[in-house]
Amino acid sequence: MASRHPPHNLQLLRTWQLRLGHYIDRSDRVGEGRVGVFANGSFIPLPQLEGKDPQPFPIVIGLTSKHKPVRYTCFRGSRPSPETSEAPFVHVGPGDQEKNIDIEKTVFSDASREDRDATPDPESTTAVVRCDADNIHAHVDALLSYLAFHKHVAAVAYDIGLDITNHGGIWRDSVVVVTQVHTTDVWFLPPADRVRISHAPLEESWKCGSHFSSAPSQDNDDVDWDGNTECAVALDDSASEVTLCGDTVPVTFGASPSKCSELDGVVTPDKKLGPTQTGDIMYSDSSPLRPRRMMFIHYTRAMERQSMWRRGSESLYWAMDTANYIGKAVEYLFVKAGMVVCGRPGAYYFPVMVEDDYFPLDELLRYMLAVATGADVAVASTMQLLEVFEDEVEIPVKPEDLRRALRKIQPTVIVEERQDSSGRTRRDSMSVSPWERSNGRAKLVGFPNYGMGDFHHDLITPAAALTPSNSPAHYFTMPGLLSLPPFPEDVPTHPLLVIDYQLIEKRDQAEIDKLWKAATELGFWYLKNHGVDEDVNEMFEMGAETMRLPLDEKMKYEQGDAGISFGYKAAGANATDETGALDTVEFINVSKDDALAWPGKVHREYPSTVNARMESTIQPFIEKSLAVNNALLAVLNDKLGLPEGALAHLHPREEPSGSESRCIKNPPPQNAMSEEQAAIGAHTDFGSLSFLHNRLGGLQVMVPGTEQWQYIRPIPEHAICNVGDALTIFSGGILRSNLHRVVPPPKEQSKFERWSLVFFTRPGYSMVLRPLSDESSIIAEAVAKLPADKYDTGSTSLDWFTRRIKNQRIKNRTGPETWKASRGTEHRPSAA
Ligand SMILES: O=C(O)CCC(=O)C(=O)O
Ligand SMILES: [Fe+2]
Repeated sequence: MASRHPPHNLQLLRTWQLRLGHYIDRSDRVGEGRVGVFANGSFIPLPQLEGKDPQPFPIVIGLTSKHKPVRYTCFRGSRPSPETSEAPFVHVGPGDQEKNIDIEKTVFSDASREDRDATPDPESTTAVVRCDADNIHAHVDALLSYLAFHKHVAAVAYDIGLDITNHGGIWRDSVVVVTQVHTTDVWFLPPADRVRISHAPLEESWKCGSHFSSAPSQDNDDVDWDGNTECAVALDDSASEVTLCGDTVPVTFGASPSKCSELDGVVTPDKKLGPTQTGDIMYSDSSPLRPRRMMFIHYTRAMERQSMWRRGSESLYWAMDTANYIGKAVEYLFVKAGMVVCGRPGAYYFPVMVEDDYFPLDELLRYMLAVATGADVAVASTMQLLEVFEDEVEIPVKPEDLRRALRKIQPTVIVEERQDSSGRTRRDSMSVSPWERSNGRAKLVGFPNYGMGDFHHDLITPAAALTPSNSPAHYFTMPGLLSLPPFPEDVPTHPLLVIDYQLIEKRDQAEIDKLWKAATELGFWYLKNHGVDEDVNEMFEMGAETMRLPLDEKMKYEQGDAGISFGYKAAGANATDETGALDTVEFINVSKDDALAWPGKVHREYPSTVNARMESTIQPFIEKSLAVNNALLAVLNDKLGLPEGALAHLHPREEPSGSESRCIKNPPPQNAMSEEQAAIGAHTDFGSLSFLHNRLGGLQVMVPGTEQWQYIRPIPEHAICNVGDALTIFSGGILRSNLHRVVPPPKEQSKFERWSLVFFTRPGYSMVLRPLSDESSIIAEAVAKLPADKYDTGSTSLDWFTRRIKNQRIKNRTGPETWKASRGTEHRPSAA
């Protein structure tokens, strides 16, 4: 496999350029005033930082004249649709400032031409690069490479106060500007008090530096792609400047490894550790950039290793990889901050096959190394990992270990197909590897790796493909961590009363009256101050982890057609109307009984992703949701004039019930689905109370007294609560179980995956659904006004629940009657 891959330098270069392309794709969402990050070749939009940093910094992409930083709002431009041949523009920098940048003749004219032999593009004499979609990556790559080569990257990093050049930097603890791997940038490190570069003599062994790769200007004619260069530099650590290709720049070195007390435990070439028999490992606990113990793997090319060491070139490698390490360290900080960290450049290039599926090898190796050594994060440059692989250096990884690791990280390859401008179908792939570490919170999440020509097609198994989508939203599956477009102002919504849970807990009479009004008139309300938001985010993570499992795996836990709700429900398994239209949501339901009995079992087994979070995530969420719903039930109980605890007795904690949590994923609609295309068809909820958490719009209620659907606007930190059938029945119709449905989110929001989370409180299985007239005169009076037996269902909670679920299942459908048989209080099946 190895021989089929391009040389590393090109791989790195292209990986980076492709990521940059992705950044451009997203640039419309990353406007001025936001912060963008390239970390180790990946891009992380960081609108998350907004609000945390009083002065969010404009995006800086390492482009500047040497001493005059230019702050680019961003690269603007977009891919044209495959149908149009219209070329997008890539504006490189705003206004006059960009003219300070000499980018003449630095841009490739043809993406298929690689590296130094590319013909300069005559059009590039202006600062506007015009290119078509296929060339876009190469153009921008060329441009940045040029600038990097001319040290603009280092300069801007320096000028804006970054103390780490090349891959990343932290400025005022928030801004990270990261550019392409460029070993030369390590030279420019200013006196480092944050990161100590242990030693960086750059000697004639540049010749071995395959890393030295990206300088597509005429200035680097003397660098060839075997990494040989005529501008060899001889330096020792007393040198203060270095000359490369005619440019002289100052250099600052730290101490050499042997003297460097900061780098405790640097492992010398002889010392071997853990499973990395062929590698050399350095530990450091002390750098502030490594707030926790991290493991640095330093591989050297097996063939060259010995001679390299003999020639004292360890430092060269250290310098070369420092960029990568720093990139990882920066990523790690973001992980720690709970943000999504993306990228494993090269992950795509070396998928490894395990049990008929392909996985990014380097990801896996890092993971395994971390596990094996007990480190939080394994940090190893992809390049070095790839070299290890390519040279077939033995890595003592046993298949069982691999499988175990795979089970933990659940890597998934998502393949997307698109047409390139020549009409060929290309398959872009995305690796997704949630990387759960010992602290159980931070994770590394993979990032799209664009396919490159035909090369990888045979490496991607169709089985590994999940829902293909061209939507950028597809790249992000970490709800809660993202900045999503707000609900559009110009879309009508139905207002809900806002209930303050804290006041309800204090039995504030005005608040109770408001709740009563909401529960009786519409049956929906917002609930604030419920204290469950963090748990909700974690539940979404659990949901995302679960949905990323291969479909085969999820199907092992499917609900089935017998009317049981617990487990996984695949998209399209339910009808959404009487014509048998299919739903588009997939979800994972976890029974309250199973969660509370864990590791015991009441109803069924769940996917590994659920089990893994049963104690840490699901139990706390369910407990808190139960507490909220029980408090609301107690208030409604009193308002209904029921004896104390009457409703509580219908929902005993110990009796098995249909109570469950449900995490729902709805993909962005394909091909302009109609607004009416329901993701979840019109329904009333089956149980007593639903406690719902929405990020995007899409939920609609049928406004009472009308035939009109109206959106409910999601409000941050406001749950949406509603009454279900059981409470309507118990209350003789006083409490309203209102019809609702889910449609694609409106406008801008429709481009995103929609995630929602519900906890349903449902009566114990044995409870008979009938009005509690004999326990409350209020209910008795209400029932007296109704047609006889209106709510005497004669059904237990279990029957009611089973009937409704079973008849929704498309496999059980015989005709419109099946849909009718699935209906709740709004359509009595017997009356239908
Ligand atoms: O996703 C939503 O907003 C609502 C979901 C829902 O109504 C349900 O699952 O019963
Ligand atoms: Fe619902």
